[in-house]
Amino acid sequence: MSEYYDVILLAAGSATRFNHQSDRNKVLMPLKDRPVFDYSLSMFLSDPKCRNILFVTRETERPLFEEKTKDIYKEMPSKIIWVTGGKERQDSVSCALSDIRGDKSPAILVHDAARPFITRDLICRLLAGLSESPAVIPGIMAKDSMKLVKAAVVDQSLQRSAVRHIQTPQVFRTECLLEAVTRAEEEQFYGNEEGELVERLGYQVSVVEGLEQNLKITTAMDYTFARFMVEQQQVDR
Ligand SMILES: Nc1ccn([C@@H]2O[C@H](COP(=O)(O)OP(=O)(O)OP(=O)(O)O)[C@@H](O)[C@H]2O)c(=O)n1
Ligand SMILES: C[C@](O)(CO)[C@H](O)COP(=O)(O)O
Repeated sequence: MSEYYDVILLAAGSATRFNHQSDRNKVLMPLKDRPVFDYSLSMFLSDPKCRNILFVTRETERPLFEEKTKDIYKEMPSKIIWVTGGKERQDSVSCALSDIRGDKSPAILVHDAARPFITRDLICRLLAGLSESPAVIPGIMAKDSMKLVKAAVVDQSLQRSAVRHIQTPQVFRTECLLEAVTRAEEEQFYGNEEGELVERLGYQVSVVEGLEQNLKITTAMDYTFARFMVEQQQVDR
């Protein structure tokens, strides 16, 4: 469906679960020869279909991000629009949507900078899904048994084939994401991710096969694992 897209690259989190000895934002941490955030940034910078990168950071950390980006690319890439994030992830997405300049692209991606190992193929498959649905998200099968638990007691065992671990990037028709975020704000609803905001309006959200390698660096152990993956060339990039 979509020739061109904009991307909201989220990096304005506080990394509370990261709990690493370094105090640095996890997406500024090194992975081999470059910071975590550059693994996804470089993918969008080199994609001719990507028009604008709304790079969302905390205001206090902006100088660090700018400095590292300039170090890598020698000058500030013109596709980047710097955006100051909000308290919650959803607030950061909303700030980015308010900062889109000029003509909006027909499609918009939302991606966690904390997920470094995305691929061009995944982006293409997500965009292709927009011809059928206004929102397309990647998911992978669960490997463990899945149960609903209430107060430390099993409430229900779930059929494993019916659940997915949901990842980013998530892709939307731009007007649909704008509507979903605006409605959530009006109704003071906070979701875990943007697919949920679209789903609650009754729109179809399609799921395409995600990638096992597309881990989110949440804890210090995830970071150790991500470093191992890069060092052992375990990632398709
Ligand atoms: N207010 C926020 C919160 C999160 N994020 C971004 O959303 C992505 C996924 O969030 P998460 O892994 O939860 O990151 P943190 O908020 O940094 O971690 P934590 O929840 O452990 O504090 C990250 O790239 C993070 O930088 C953001 O841009 N703005
Ligand atoms: C969007 C997400 O990465 C999909 O799995 C996830 O919901 C983000 O959760 P977080 O608690 O904000 O890290």
